[in-house]
Amino acid sequence: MTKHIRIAIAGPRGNMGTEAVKLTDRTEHFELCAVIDSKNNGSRLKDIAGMPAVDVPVYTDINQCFQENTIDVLIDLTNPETGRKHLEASLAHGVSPVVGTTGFTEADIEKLSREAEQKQIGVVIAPNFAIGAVLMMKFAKMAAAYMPDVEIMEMHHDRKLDAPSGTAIKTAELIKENRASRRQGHENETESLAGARGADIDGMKIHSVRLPGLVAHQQVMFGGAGQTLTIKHDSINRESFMPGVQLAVEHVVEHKELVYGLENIM
Ligand SMILES: NC(=O)C1=CN([C@@H]2O[C@H](COP(=O)(O)OP(=O)(O)OC[C@H]3O[C@@H](n4cnc5c(N)ncnc54)[C@H](OP(=O)(O)O)[C@@H]3O)[C@@H](O)[C@H]2O)C=CC1
Ligand SMILES: O=C(O)C1=N[C@H](C(=O)O)C[C@H](O)C1
Repeated sequence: MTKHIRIAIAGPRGNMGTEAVKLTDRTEHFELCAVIDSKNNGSRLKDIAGMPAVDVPVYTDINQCFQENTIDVLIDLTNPETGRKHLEASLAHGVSPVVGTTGFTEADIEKLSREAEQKQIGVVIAPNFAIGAVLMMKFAKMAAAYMPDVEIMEMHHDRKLDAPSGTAIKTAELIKENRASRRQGHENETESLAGARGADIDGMKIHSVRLPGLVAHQQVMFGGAGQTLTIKHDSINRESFMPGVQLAVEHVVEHKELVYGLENIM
């Protein structure tokens, strides 16, 4: 029998939060019990303009939400500062977080991993829930073993707060597992305009584009003698992330440690 899962969503009015509310509404074994919003405290979700007709309470205080409702999983789709507070509250209340919010540091993830292990609580942090994006990252890791010169170009809508994207950072981390650290480009190269060569992780370059009209896109481009290889993924809407969110929610209630990256549970 499929396990019934009681869920709270933080950031329900956002691009991702709105899709996550719809996901919980159409998924039989998911029950949305409450949402955590930056405003609208004390109202009902269905009464907020533009929200689906789902009748659950709205809280601005996550601790109050956890005190007044029995929640198995928190889906956090906010910003790093809020996400950090929400993760802390979740672990304190024994609620398993599924975190799509990006912008966490390596130190954040290591600390959370230790806490999750200590408290024996499942946590999933996934910089990208789109299955195609996870495959792009895996293929890039494979290619790096043979073509170590690589640059990452990530392109997002212009409302995005963090740069580079969580996906670009995760891609670089996966590539690092198959590529010896090396400086790329000409040894004497200079920038006449600061930032022209992009951000640097271990000698790899990351370039961030922000434009209206874009959703979430990434190209990982490898170069070798006389050839290039480009691995590309496009999310053309936020529905693309929802199968991954569902997978993470179903996983997190069955496990008692932190997982960073959907590739570890696919
Ligand atoms: N892992 C993945 O696959 C994906 C991850 N993301 C990440 O998810 C996050 C959200 O993205 P997106 O939906 O596009 O962003 P939005 O800006 O559209 O949504 C963020 C929402 O969080 C709300 N929020 C801010 N502070 C709080 C708070 N203290 N309590 C509750 N809610 C709060 C905002 O409310 P207000 O507007 O009032 O501030 C807003 O409604 C980002 O970090 C993004 O990078 C995005 C897409 C895919
Ligand atoms: O903010 C977004 O939109 C996205 N954020 C995530 C990231 O930072 O990688 C995932 C996806 O790229 C969309």
